[in-house]
Amino acid sequence: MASANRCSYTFEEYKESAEWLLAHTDKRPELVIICGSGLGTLAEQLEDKTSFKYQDIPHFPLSTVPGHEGRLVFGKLSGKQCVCMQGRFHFYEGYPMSKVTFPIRVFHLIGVKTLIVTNAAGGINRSFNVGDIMLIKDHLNIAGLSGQNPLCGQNDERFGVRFPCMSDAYDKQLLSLALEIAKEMNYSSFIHQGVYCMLAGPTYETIAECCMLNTLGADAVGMSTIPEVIVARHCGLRVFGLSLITNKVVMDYGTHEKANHEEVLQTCKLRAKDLQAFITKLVSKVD
Ligand SMILES: O=P(O)(O)O[C@@H]1C[C@H](O)[C@@H](CO)O1
Ligand SMILES: Nc1nc2[nH]cnc2c(=O)[nH]1
Repeated sequence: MASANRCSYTFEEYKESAEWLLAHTDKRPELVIICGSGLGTLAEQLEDKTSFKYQDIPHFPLSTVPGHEGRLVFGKLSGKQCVCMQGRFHFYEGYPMSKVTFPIRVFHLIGVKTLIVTNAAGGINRSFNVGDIMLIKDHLNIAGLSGQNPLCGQNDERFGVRFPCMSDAYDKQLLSLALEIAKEMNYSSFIHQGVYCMLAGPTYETIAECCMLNTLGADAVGMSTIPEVIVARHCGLRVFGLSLITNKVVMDYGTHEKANHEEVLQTCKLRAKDLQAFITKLVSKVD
């Protein structure tokens, strides 16, 4: 386990990838948006786009999950230069945490200052409905608690400190800005704040696991985001995260409902426009 989890990229490899991007576009984004499962259509909103397939970028892993295109899209959103990851890498795809988080350090090296991260997640909080949006105020890193933290291994001080703080992982200013925007847009009835919990996946949770996560204080559960957030905070990026609640997790032995990826993608389709409008507004107000 330790060897799969070591930092398997050298500083020079991150740099090669960054330099390749800087040489292939004159766009210099300050903001990156990671599009979760089924949420990649956000990238289509960018103006004056330049796209790169992951397979063409040195050292980039490949997306293998339906709903994840596998492209970096550079362009303007709300007049700001952004880059969108249309497809991300998950630990359950068999990638070590260093691969899952590889792009984050590349973004840091090309000058990105802010990360907006999105995901599809199962709702644990009983007051959440399918299609609601949860602004992430904190996380429960279950994969990390069981030894799969992306910062395990030798620390490279050029990126950050050995023991980074995570009590301020999600930027409070961006969170309150998002809450203001939710009010302005009349979205408050379906926007909440909460704690996101990451499990390794790819299995969805058992009923007992969902009950346990509920007891632990998780409001939503997914299979991504936290490794990216940790590596982003380590190298000093500001982070804003949100989950689209694509299904309600099953916490009752009397039901026949079952989590499935088709429902996840279907909910994303239904909410894609609202989510895009929300993020577009947020980006317009990020300083
Ligand atoms: O990339 P995200 O976290 O949005 O994807 C979620 C977690 C799994 O990859 C998938 C399960 O349906 O959706
Ligand atoms: N682990 C997990 N990931 C999800 N992604 C979307 N829905 C779910 C869910 O119910 N559980």
